[in-house]
Amino acid sequence: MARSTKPKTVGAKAPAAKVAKAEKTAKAVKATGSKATSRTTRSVAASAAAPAAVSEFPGKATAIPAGLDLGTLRERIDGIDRSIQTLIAERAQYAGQVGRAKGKLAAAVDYYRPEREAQVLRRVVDRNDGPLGDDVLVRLFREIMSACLAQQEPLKIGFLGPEGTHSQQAVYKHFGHSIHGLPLGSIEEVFQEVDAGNADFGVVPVENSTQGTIQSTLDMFLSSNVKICGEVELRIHQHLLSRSGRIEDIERVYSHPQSFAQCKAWLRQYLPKAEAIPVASNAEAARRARNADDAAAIAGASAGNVYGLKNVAGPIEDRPDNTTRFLVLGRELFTTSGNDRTSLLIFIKDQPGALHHVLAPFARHGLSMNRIESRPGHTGRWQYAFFVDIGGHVHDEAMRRALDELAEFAQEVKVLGSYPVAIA
Ligand SMILES: O=C(O)C(=O)C[C@]1(C(=O)O)C=C[C@@H](O)C=C1
Repeated sequence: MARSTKPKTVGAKAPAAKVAKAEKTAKAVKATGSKATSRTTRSVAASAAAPAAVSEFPGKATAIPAGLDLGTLRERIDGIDRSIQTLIAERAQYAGQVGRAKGKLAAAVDYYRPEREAQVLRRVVDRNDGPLGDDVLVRLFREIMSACLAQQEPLKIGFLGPEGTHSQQAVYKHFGHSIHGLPLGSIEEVFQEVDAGNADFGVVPVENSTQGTIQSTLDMFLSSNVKICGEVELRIHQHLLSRSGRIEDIERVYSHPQSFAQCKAWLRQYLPKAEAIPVASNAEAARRARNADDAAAIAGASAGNVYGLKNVAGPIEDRPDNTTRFLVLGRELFTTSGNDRTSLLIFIKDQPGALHHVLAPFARHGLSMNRIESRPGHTGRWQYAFFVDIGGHVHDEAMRRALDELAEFAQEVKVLGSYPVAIA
């Protein structure tokens, strides 16, 4: 089912977004009386004298003068780099103290706070006036937080391997690079390793904007106890990769069935005679393609780098907005971030009005439903499980009431997780 998403800016700020931000800033300035013209560099200098409260960093950069010569420009950049580095070091010290303030905890996983990270990143997006895009700034701040957290110990994150899969890209997008990645053989194994405590968290694909739901992921929730504690949206670009880089050599193409489906029209047009061989992951496809001249893989560009393949063509996905949503799996429910989604698994008997009874309590309490999907419940004949995503957190009053009312009609309601809505 389609999900409503806010249009995203990639790489640079869109003019419309800028206008909205400018209006917001103007309002904020009016409200606080603070000067929008304060310079970032000046604030930094002030912070060296006395440790600054957050409000002393208005986060507004002024336009730099035009026409400076190369030497002066580089001098300015060197000065800014020094300031950035000092502040990152200071931030890391504060984050270390936050870690100690949480008390003596057993492991890195206990220091991780997805709701706090989401709040930090939303503020980064709110403050952003360009010229860099929201996605770029979010990536940079993710990396800073990732490095700060890894001071305790890097998180262990399981994903569908081998190296180079889109799942690995989703791991980096959500947790940054200061983690210990665990490439695993299957989505089932990711669930198992998280459940057993061998991985702190896991990342699994759940739906693709072109191909729809990944049923095997949803079905795992029927029997697993893991909790959903985050979501990641990743734009998926597929490439045709081979050892020689020549399309005329290709007689066989390896890929994951989902990726074949995303590139169906392209394959029909450019490689109608090639044999399509489905494998467990795109990176596995790349691994196989590196052993033969007449074989190619459909995979992400990073798989090409990992396995030393040349780009034959790409991006080759049929739809330009091809996006996959991944779920972050953990073992506990985290507290609210202020903009959350709740995933529920509702078991219900196949009887007249069943669907209405599932939907009505949420509508009554003003909660929006982003997604509903029914699957055979595996609990008995003609019994169904509904996977439902609702806006809000289980700790919210409205959600609690809706769940109480739902309990009267449902055989069982399993809260799969309440987690921050994906950011940039
Ligand atoms: O605020 C915290 O609880 C922290 O541990 C600090 C911090 C950060 O670097 O901002 C680091 C890791 C957590 O996952 C969240 C935030």
